This record gives sequence, structure tokens and C-alpha cells, in this order.
Amino acid sequence: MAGKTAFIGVGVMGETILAGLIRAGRPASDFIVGVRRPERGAELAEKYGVTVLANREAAAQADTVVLGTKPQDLAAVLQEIAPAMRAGQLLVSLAAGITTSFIETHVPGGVAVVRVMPNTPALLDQGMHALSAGSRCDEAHLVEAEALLGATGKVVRIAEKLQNAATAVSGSGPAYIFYVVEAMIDAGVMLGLPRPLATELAVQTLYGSATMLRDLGTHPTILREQVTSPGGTTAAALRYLEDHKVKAAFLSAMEACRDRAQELAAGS
Ligand SMILES: NC(=O)C1=CN([C@@H]2O[C@H](COP(=O)(O)OP(=O)(O)OC[C@H]3O[C@@H](n4cnc5c(N)ncnc54)[C@H](OP(=O)(O)O)[C@@H]3O)[C@@H](O)[C@H]2O)C=CC1
Ligand SMILES: O=C(O)[C@@H]1CCC=N1
Repeated sequence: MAGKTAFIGVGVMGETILAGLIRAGRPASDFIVGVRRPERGAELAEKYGVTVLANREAAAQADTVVLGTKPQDLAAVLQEIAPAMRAGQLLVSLAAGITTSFIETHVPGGVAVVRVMPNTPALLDQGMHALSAGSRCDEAHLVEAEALLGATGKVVRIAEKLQNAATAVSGSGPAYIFYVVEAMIDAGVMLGLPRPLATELAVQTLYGSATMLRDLGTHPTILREQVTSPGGTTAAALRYLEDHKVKAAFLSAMEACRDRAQELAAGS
């Protein structure tokens, strides 16, 4: 990865990716941050040793600019930094919903845009990052973006028309998993387990199951069937989940997620 990278908007996702790059051995002097609250800038400078500049100056000094603001704040930031941007720079957006064509209309012609849907397991280098090329990207830009994201997890290239679906699966996905684990812990407590024990049982079960899914390459249906004894306990529990249409709820929830990403793109 060459040159300096500016992170403009350094909240949960921006800091996760910045921290991962520094953890991976990139020198702090490679990074500039643009923030809107001075106290946040001081915190990031203290924690990582990065340079804090006004957004426009940060964009001017960087070869790559990572936009980590909420989608609703993106247009204002683009308007602010566009006069400082120049041909040859790479702009990487983390914003849900916002298209590369929207971003391209707000920056000078020679700026290449990559859209990424990251996720928070990147905090422990277990991220799942789906990236898409804008119309001005060449292979070198994609390789550059892959290096940027690859420090904190797995990276896949996808067609941009699939970005909102990827948001529904991997971008927002960790929240559904945490929600299910919360429910399992509460149920364990209801059944009489002390909360720390219920938490340990649920978390290790999730970790073990996720490891099986990733490392065995076996379809989840087969793995589920292996747990489900005829006339046994698991079948009794799964019947309840089926009766309550939990799978259908997931389908609708993820459709709602995709639709919300489309609304964000439309500016609402
Ligand atoms: N969180 C997640 O799991 C994921 C998030 N994303 C995407 O990542 C982006 C960031 O989300 P997330 O990190 O959760 O959001 P956060 O609210 O945690 O971070 C956004 C940051 O942008 C800053 N900001 C807002 N306006 C400006 C500005 N004008 N100049 C400089 N900084 C500014 C905010 O500053 P302040 O601290 O002052 O509010 C905040 O620190 C979003 O577009 C989201 O769609 C994508 C996938 C997963
Ligand atoms: O909830 C959100 O809008 C962001 C995008 C994907 C995950 N979090």
C-alpha cells in the first residue's frame, strides 16, 4: 500500500479499520484523520499517534481517502473535501447504500471510487468486507482497496448491484447474531442457569458452530441434522422455531435491511 491514507469520519467502523492497519504494522505516520470534534481528534492522536487535520486538508494530503461517516453525512463531507481532491486519488466509502456513481458526481473526474461493505468483527481481524469498483477504477485501485481492508479480515469483490444484499447478510449480520445469542443467554437464565454460565455456554456454542461452518465446509442443513436426534430435544425446540416462522422472519428482516439501504441511497 502506497502513500498516506486519510480517514474522514472515524467512528466505530473507521476506527476499527484504522486500528487494524496499525496493528498490522503500518506506521502511524501513514495516517491522517479528519474529525468534527476536536476532543475526538485528540483521542485518536493519543491512542494511535496519527495526524489530525481539518477534513479538507486531510483529503488534500492523502493518496487514499476513507469515508467513514454515516450515509446521511456523506454528501456534506464530499462537498467539503471535493475542492481539495485531485486526479489519481482513491476514495473508499464505507457508507451503506450510497452508490459509487453518487460519489463520483461529487468529486473531480480523476478520483477513483471504491465502495465497501465492511463489518465489525474486523475489530479482531475477522471482518468480512465486500468491495465494488466504481466506473473509474482499474485493477490497481482494487488491489489497493483490498490491501486496505485485508488487514482486518476477508475481502471479496462483488458487483455493485449486490452491495445492499451484502449489507443485509454481512454488514448488519453481526447484529442478528448478537441478538440471537442475547436471546439464548436470557433463555438459559430463565431455565435456571447463572448468567455467567449461560453466557459461557452460549458464546462457546456460537464460536464452535461458526468454526464448524467455516472450517468443515459442510452445509448448515447437514450440521443441523447431525444435532437433531429422532424424537429428541433439538427437534422439539426446532419445531417451536418453525411454528413461530423464525426463518420467514429472517427473510423479511433482511429484505427490510436491503430496502433501508436503498432508501439511504435515495437520501431519506
Ligand atoms: N457500524 C457498522 O457495523 C457498520 C457501518 N458501516 C458504515 O460505516 C459508516 C460509519 O458507521 P459507524 O462507524 O457505525 O458510525 P459512527 O457514528 O460510529 O461514526 C461516524 C463518524 O463520522 C463522524 N463524522 C460525522 N460527520 C463528520 C464530519 N463532517 N467530519 C468528520 N467526521 C464526521 C462522526 O463524528 P462524531 O463522533 O462527532 O459523531 C463519527 O465519528 C456508515 O456509513 C455505515 O453505513 C458499514 C458496515 C458496518
Ligand atoms: O446499521 C447500519 O446502517 C450500518 C450499516 C451496516 C451495519 N451497520
